[in-house]
Amino acid sequence: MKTIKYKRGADFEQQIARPTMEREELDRIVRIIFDEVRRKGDEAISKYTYHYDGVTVDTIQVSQQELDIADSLVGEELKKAIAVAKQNIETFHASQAKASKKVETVSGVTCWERTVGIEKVGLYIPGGSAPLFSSVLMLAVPAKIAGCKEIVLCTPPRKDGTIDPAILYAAKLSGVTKVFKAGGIQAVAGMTYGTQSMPKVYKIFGPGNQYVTAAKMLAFMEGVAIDMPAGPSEVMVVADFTAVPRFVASDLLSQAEHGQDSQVILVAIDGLNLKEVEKELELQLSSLPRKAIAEKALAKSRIVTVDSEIEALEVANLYAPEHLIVSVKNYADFAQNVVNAGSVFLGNYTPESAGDYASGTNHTLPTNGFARAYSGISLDSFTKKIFFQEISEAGIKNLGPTIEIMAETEKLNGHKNAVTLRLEYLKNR
Ligand SMILES: NC(=O)c1ccc[n+]([C@@H]2O[C@H](COP(=O)([O-])OP(=O)(O)OC[C@H]3O[C@@H](n4cnc5c(N)ncnc54)[C@H](O)[C@@H]3O)[C@@H](O)[C@H]2O)c1
Ligand SMILES: N[C@H](CO)Cc1c[nH]c[nH+]1
Ligand SMILES: [Zn+2]
Repeated sequence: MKTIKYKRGADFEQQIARPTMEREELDRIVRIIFDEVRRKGDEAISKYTYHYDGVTVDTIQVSQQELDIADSLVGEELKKAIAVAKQNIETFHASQAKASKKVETVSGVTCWERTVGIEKVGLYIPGGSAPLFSSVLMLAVPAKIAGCKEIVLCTPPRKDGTIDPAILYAAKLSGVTKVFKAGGIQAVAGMTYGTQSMPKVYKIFGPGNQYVTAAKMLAFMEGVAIDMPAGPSEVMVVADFTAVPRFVASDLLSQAEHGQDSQVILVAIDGLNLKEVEKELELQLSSLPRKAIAEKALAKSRIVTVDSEIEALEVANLYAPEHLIVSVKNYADFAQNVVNAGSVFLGNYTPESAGDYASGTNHTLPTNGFARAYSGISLDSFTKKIFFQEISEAGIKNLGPTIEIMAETEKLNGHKNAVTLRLEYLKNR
């Protein structure tokens, strides 16, 4: 990892820029595939699955039999772990539900809202280089709590045309209604337009590589809502003299191993034993099965040295990381001032992996600086709110004149009349 010294300004921002693909080329490919899936449906999905995943899939929908077989292929120990994770994710997301109450804004004018689950949702589960069954729990559990009726899941098939049993097991356990062997752009296009076998959905969720993220952007332009741009994983670790170099290195590697387009940043506050962190990075990297991927990610990653916690905070808020690990003495104070981050992990004993799998918070988070304006997935992401109001005779008398003058000033006399006619009726009754 290249080391740079923090210095406020555009030059520094350039030095920590994320490795991203040429947007024009990405969009071109996405448009071609979307167009073909819109016209030809399942046939086009199979064509691109063969092209990008190198596998022939005749029937893209996973059968009930395949789901049942998956059940028997997952070991008891993993099933227990999935049950613990699911329970914690349920507990956290259920706690996000808020009761709505009726409010009388003016005497006789009552307003309230009702939260409703989005009827049809599509979940994208990455499967290119790692079968992320944990993402199934992260998406399907809140979808179910929210009351979504149709929960469609797409994930790329393996080389033998099957889907990882842990993904299917988690899907069945969490209430997914239909599973499809489709990945990348073609899967997102299928959920956008609907095909012979795949339902069109109202909102698409889930992380993925740059192709998936670009496809979700086009889905949005085609009228389907999306959760957020959740692209290649990232982590920023802010560490001072209290941080354990071994832990710091392991946290950086945990996200570097996701993909070669991932980026990890260490913000080293004066006093951190940087030499030891670098030694540990090398040591731990050498035994990782995904060493080659992590190495490529590390080549685009950075160590930023800063002189103080204040500077570290500036860097964190500027970069807006998907994950921020704060391993400094006064981590609670530091955390208070974080304004741009997807998910924050505090202290020496809170690895980012905890949030990825089992602590309960959601791991589908905004990347690429989108944490400046977007939140990670929550129960709210799967719901919408419908507003209601009821105005009594007294209420329209109280509020009517306010509406009349506003409508008249906007030169919208039709609006004004809708009030005036009622007021006159009440007066002449
Ligand atoms: N931000 C988050 O919340 C979050 C969570 C989990 C994972 N992730 C990220 O998700 C990503 C998963 O990526 P992945 O690649 O392993 O799986 P993926 O499922 O996202 O992508 C695989 C698909 O990409 C398509 N593809 C591959 N090469 C292509 C090309 N040249 N042109 C067009 N399409 C192509 C194929 O259809 C393939 O099925 C990683 O970058 C990981 O960091 C992010
Ligand atoms: N770190 C990923 C989100 O960026 C989520 C994940 C799934 N499995 C392991 N990690
Ligand atoms: Zn991860």
